[in-house]
Amino acid sequence: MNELCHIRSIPSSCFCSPNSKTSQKNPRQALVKVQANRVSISMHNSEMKVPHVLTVAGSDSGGGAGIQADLKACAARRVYCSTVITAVTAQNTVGVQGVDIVPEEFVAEQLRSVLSDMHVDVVKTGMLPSPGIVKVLCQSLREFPVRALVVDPVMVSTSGDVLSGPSVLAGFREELLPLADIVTPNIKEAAVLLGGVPLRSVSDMRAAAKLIRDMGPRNVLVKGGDLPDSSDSTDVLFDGEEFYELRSSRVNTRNTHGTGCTLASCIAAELAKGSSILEAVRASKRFIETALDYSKDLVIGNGTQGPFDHFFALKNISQNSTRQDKFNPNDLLLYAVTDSRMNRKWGRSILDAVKAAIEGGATIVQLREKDVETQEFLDAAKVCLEVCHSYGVPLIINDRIDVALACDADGVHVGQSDMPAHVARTLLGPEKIVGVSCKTPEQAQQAWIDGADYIGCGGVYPTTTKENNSTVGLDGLKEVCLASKLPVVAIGGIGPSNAHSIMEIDVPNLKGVAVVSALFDRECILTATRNLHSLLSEAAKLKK
Ligand SMILES: Nc1ncnc2c1ncn2[C@@H]1O[C@H](COP(=O)(O)OP(=O)(O)OP(=O)(O)O)[C@@H](O)[C@H]1O
Ligand SMILES: Cc1ncc(CO)c(N)n1
Ligand SMILES: [Mg+2]
Repeated sequence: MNELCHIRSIPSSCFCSPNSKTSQKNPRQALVKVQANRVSISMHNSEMKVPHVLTVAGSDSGGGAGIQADLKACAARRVYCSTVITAVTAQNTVGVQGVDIVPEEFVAEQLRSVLSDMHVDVVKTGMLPSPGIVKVLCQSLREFPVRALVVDPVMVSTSGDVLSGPSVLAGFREELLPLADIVTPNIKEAAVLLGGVPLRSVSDMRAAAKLIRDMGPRNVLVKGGDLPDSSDSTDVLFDGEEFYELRSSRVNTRNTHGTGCTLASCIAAELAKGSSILEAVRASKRFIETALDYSKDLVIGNGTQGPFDHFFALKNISQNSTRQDKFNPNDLLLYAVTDSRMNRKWGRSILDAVKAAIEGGATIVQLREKDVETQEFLDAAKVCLEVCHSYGVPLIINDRIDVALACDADGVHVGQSDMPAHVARTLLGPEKIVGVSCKTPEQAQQAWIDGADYIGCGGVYPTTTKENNSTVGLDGLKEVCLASKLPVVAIGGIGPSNAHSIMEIDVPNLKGVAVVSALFDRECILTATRNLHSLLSEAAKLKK
């Protein structure tokens, strides 16, 4: 793949004369045409070109392989995926119960719809169940050339059911494979392509790769997922000159249904983004290995071959089971914020301090460890998170988004000069809690725009925990609360002697107080927290 590959030959049927109906309806196409005449296709400043894979494959009703796997794989690799469906299968984790082949004319029509309208970078093929379908596909590829073609020569499902019979072999060998940039047979498919001799070892796979390359594809990847008695999972890539043995550990799981489709789609997606074949194959193999590992214990269906989870990268967002998933503003009632200097002064570990605060009734905890080494901070965060979750209390990390991500904390709290809240939101995803320190109504408004969940307003009173921190006082706090669309927690110099004056401020979104010294700079954190909690609970009751 070189840079010039981005300049694709555009089929003339895409473009119409300036007076034609299409160009009137869609001014963007006319613009593309003018630019295409000047050799390069560039988009308007505000337009984003999305890498695009078209998959030509069968539907798997069980959702694990075929079109469904292709869509998930491309989405997981952040590539757009359009679909031409060649067959509808009735399939589950037990096997294939039925196959309904789409008539070749209608496959041709789907191909025309997509390829005449959309800029497709890479075509990936899966189940091609009839010689007629192979033929119309090859015709379309000649009419609408794309940058790369990935052929997964799907023939037999892992359950042993035939997905496309020997009648397609001639079309594969004579027409399709010579157009392919890469073909990805598993060991059984490699054997079928070569006339039936079974593959039993990596050296058989190398020999097969060489023979299949003689059929015309530029690269051959023989997949070893089904190689018997193998402790690792080795695939062999042959580019005509070099053999590459790509190894990964074999994940011990039943959930390998759809690995072949996913691997081919991933390769297509990486090629669409501009990777070389070797880079694309390596990245895709890594993706499969990680996905299988994350999904090894999934239980979907009663059969012997289950599907796996393509979106393991979203795991942090979706599997926070011990805490109620949505942020509850009432958790801000007693917000305990740790301080490493105070813990050192009293000879306590972060964990002991957090435990005591939770037992005393803290409703949310923030680790604010300004002068602790990263590794120590992360280790502490992990154990604190366990304790917090066992009590159903959210744990927030001050400032350090990396630490929050690494330990899967419930959220982060950022100041005005830390990572901007909208960046924190993007990095952490939609479900995590993002809090922002604000002193002014403008900052409160910005926090809301940035997608924060709450704001911390202060310092309300002078404090020793933060140097050079100007105070906003009760009036400033009230002003910010009135301007804020988000719930507010007051912070700065707050303790049992003044907490009631804060809770008396008559604004519904002022939810509680955040406290450092009044909890952690005390001989007994448990007692200090308990006292403050009962005072705040009373005040909150009166507020209602
Ligand atoms: N248990 C496993 N652990 C790690 N990698 C695996 C495992 N099973 C398969 N793979 C990998 O997944 C990819 C697909 O391999 P496989 O040989 O299973 O394809 P396939 O038989 O076409 O897939 P399908 O099950 O979708 O028909 C290869 O990269 C292979 O090495
Ligand atoms: C539709 C379909 N395509 C491909 C495979 C191969 O895994 C399958 N089982 N089903
Ligand atoms: Mg397999």
